Amino acid sequence: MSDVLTRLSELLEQRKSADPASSYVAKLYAKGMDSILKKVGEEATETVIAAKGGNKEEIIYETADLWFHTMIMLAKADLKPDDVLAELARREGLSGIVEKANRSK
Ligand SMILES: N=c1c2ncn([C@@H]3O[C@H](COP(=O)(O)OP(=O)(O)OP(=O)(O)O)[C@@H](O)[C@H]3O)c2ncn1[C@@H]1O[C@H](COP(=O)(O)O)[C@@H](O)[C@H]1O
Repeated sequence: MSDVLTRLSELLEQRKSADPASSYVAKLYAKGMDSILKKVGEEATETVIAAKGGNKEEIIYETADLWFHTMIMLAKADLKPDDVLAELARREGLSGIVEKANRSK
């Protein structure tokens, strides 16, 4: 995992005991999973709009917002980016077409 994801993941764990008055992440944790998921949905939509627009800077900015809020969702669910990376590693080399065909067997 990249250093920035590792550092951010560790910070998100620390924010679980932080004061919501001084931390955006702690404030979002305090609002609960539904509010976190609402942000993930909003940022996903903004990423789609940015990608449709084709401006590279906007796509990067909105994708960073989406990844950030998705990492808060994972932390709230007591999961880590490494858990997702392990799933991607498990899928490595397995064609999506083959995997889908195997589902119905
Ligand atoms: N990477 C981020 C990051 N990306 C986006 N954001 C915030 O996420 C929010 C995104 O919301 P929107 O763009 O929808 O703007 P908004 O309308 O103001 O948001 P809402 O009022 O709807 O929540 C903004 O407040 C951004 O500042 C982030 N806030 C924090 N981080 C990282 O998280 C760390 C901990 O942050 P705190 O917990 O606030 O100290 C920071 O040091 C950073 O490394």
